[in-house]
Amino acid sequence: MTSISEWYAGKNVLITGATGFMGKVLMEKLLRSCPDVNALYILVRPKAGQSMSERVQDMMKCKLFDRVREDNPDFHQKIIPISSELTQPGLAISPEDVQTLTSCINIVFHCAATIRFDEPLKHALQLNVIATQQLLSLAQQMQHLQAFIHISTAYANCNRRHIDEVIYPLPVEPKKLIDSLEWMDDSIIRDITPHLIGDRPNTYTYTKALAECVVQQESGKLNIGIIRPSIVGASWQEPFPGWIDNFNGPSGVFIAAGKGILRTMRASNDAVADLIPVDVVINLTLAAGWYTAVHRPKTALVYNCTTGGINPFHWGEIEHHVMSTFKRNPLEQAFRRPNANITSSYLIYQYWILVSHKFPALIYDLFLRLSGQKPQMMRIFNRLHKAIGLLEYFSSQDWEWNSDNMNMLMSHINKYTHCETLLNSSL
Ligand SMILES: CCCCCCCCCCCCCCCCCCCC(=O)SCCNC(=O)CCNC(=O)[C@H](O)C(C)(C)COP(=O)(O)OP(=O)(O)OC[C@H]1O[C@@H](n2cnc3c(N)ncnc32)[C@H](O)[C@@H]1OP(=O)(O)O
Ligand SMILES: NC(=O)C1=CN([C@@H]2O[C@H](COP(=O)(O)OP(=O)(O)OC[C@H]3O[C@@H](n4cnc5c(N)ncnc54)[C@H](OP(=O)(O)O)[C@@H]3O)[C@@H](O)[C@H]2O)C=CC1
Repeated sequence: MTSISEWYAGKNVLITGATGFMGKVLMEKLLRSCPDVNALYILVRPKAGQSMSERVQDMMKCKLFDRVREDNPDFHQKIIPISSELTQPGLAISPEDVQTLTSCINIVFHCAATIRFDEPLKHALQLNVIATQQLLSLAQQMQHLQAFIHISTAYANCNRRHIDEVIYPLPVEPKKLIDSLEWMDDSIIRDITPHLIGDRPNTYTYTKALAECVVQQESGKLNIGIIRPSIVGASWQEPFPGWIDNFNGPSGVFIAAGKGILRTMRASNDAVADLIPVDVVINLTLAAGWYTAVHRPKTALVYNCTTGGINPFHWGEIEHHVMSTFKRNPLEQAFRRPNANITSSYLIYQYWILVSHKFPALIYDLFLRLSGQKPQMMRIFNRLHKAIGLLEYFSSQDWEWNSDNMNMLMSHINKYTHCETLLNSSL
């Protein structure tokens, strides 16, 4: 049997969300560990005044690609950007590009999504569900497609305590929902959103669950794999430790605590903090692509890509490590000396918000006003409170994920393949 790296040799890979956090790490790993991959086709949109090509050129300068650049200074030749806006009909891909993709792609990795917790339902549905549906219908036309890997989230079914590696049905049929929301006024959609998302905390987890159902329903004869990572953090080892490019989830909280701004947050000391490094997730994703193409499972296999069942870590321990790290390595230009605590009590939380956040912010803003500057601290705290309010659902409770498929994949790889290079960090 060939190694994973050998399997990717000569393959044409299509990646959505390549400019995002996970997409970039996926590209880097493919280019570095599977140097004989034929080409990476990436769907990219113009953004913030930059054309598609300018964005891709900028991205390739990123430090993340240093090791790839050292090995192959011409690595950019393997990256083929395709202009696409995923919220548009037909994903706004030109007929010529559709022709190219349908004739050459061997494997699809669908990473693109809106991961914002405050996204209006219509937009989250458009990107996370309808774009997935459209990508699947494009995939159905691909003549040499061997696998379609969809990136979901371990929290798609966070309304359950125990989560198996199965696709759970939803009370509302995704297609009916898509049809109904199409003609509804934005204000009506806003009003019915809480009823639709039910016991999920936000439109993100709800639309990711809908997307899984769509993947199942529209998969036809495709070989499908669904990856459900938990909270994806900075790289553990590859291409170097500690790479991250965003303030999502806990990383923003850590920085705000290190700057001495955040002093309190609602979280349970004993709840499992299911963090997983991005390089581990990407290694599993690439292995799942290989497994799906080679073993062609009859139904879509779901991989709960989580750590709590293998190596549990708790928010209380994180608080301890984060605070001691910042005391040893203080950040520059901190607002105050870092000193943050988590609490599960609503009253204690409100007390510290008042005493440690709002009161110092008022004093500081008063000082700014008196010295002729624009007050800003209260505004910063209001945004911070909104952000931590959206995160506390996830830091205050526990989930138990069954990871049999992930373990099966790992043991299978250990047994039959020589994949030290590709999977050295995840196994
Ligand atoms: C007490 C100390 C110890 C701590 C221990 C305890 C920690 C507990 C942490 C618990 C975290 C639990 C998290 C669980 C999440 C699980 C979910 C499942 C995982 C997934 O499937 S996907 C990833 C999850 N998605 C997210 O995390 C996105 C959440 N974010 C949002 O929805 C929005 O960002 C938010 C919060 C609504 C804010 O929106 P907005 O106000 O519009 O701000 P922007 O995001 O647009 O950012 C504006 C601007 O500010 C920069 N920024 C953001 N944060 C920081 C920061 N901390 N420091 C500095 N700058 C920051 C951001 O980059 C933007 O800059 P631009 O230049 O791009 O404009
Ligand atoms: N980060 C995490 O902790 C976790 C993430 N996931 C899942 O992993 C996947 C990747 O997440 P992550 O990399 O963190 O997310 P990012 O927000 O970093 O990246 C999102 C990507 O989607 C693209 N995208 C968004 N909107 C559009 C659009 N309208 N048209 C074209 N492309 C678009 C973005 O492109 P652009 O640069 O143009 O905006 C970007 O490349 C998602 O499916 C997410 O649900 C799952 C669990 C945890």
